[in-house]
Amino acid sequence: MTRGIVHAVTGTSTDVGKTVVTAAITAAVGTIGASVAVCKPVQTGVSEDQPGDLADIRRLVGPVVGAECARYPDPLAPETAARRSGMPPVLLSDIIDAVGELAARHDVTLVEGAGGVLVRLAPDLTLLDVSSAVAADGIVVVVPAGLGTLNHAELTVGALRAHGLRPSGLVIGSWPQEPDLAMTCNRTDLSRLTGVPVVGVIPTGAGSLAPDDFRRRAGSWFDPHWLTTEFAVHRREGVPQ
Ligand SMILES: Nc1ncnc2c1ncn2[C@@H]1O[C@H](COP(=O)(O)OP(=O)(O)OP(=O)(O)O)[C@@H](O)[C@H]1O
Ligand SMILES: C[C@H](N)[C@H](N)CCCCCC(=O)O
Ligand SMILES: [Mg+2]
Repeated sequence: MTRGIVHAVTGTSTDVGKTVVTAAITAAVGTIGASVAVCKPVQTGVSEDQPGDLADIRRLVGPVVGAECARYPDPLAPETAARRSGMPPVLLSDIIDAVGELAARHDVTLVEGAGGVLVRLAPDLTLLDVSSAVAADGIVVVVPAGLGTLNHAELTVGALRAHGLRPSGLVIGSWPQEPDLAMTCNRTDLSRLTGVPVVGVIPTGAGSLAPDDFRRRAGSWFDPHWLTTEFAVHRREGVPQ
């Protein structure tokens, strides 16, 4: 069966805005006419009945088809949280199945990791392994705007490339109204030093917008050429709409 394209969404660390960026790409790609699903392979830091990242995405975007393969209550790296909970770690085969099922029915499937790219999702499993196993077409890297981001961005992009993965773009997760000197310089230095273009800049406060505003504005936060190149022209023949 022909599948849609799959992009992983990683970041230089936790709390850099991966979920907000995933929601923004979901909304922006939706406005160019492609169907989007989201997989969060492992969710930590919430109990069974609490909203996780998929719920945050639905709060911002509206109904989105999603899959979560495992969740653990402690707000820790998944491997650690699983061990402390006494529950089994997530299985790569479950993640592959979940992503495969979503990608069979949607033009685009986004896979949001937990924390940065080397965080252990299970004892011997990172988002690098997941991205290779699902043959991700590209990896979106979410980065902070400020001082320190150059080093973390280069380390993350280097790890992706060393694993044979393609970073498809950098997205600044939270851009303030009054950027400081480092932020202003980083806008150009991030691309120059990593060799990966900055393809999106999410304004600070975006995560608190009402859904209508979020959906309406999301497309303007991304390079339109990137959106269409990565997510529209690759629409697969035969993927049911
Ligand atoms: N552009 C933004 N505007 C407003 N709030 C934001 C923005 N980006 C991120 N945040 C807030 O920062 C916090 C961390 O963002 P987010 O949850 O997207 O991080 P994450 O990288 O997905 O972390 P995790 O590793 O836990 O998945 C959240 O409270 C979120 O609402
Ligand atoms: C609980 C948190 N919000 C994330 N989901 C998990 C982040 C793990 C980070 C581990 C680390 O890099 O030290
Ligand atoms: Mg998140």
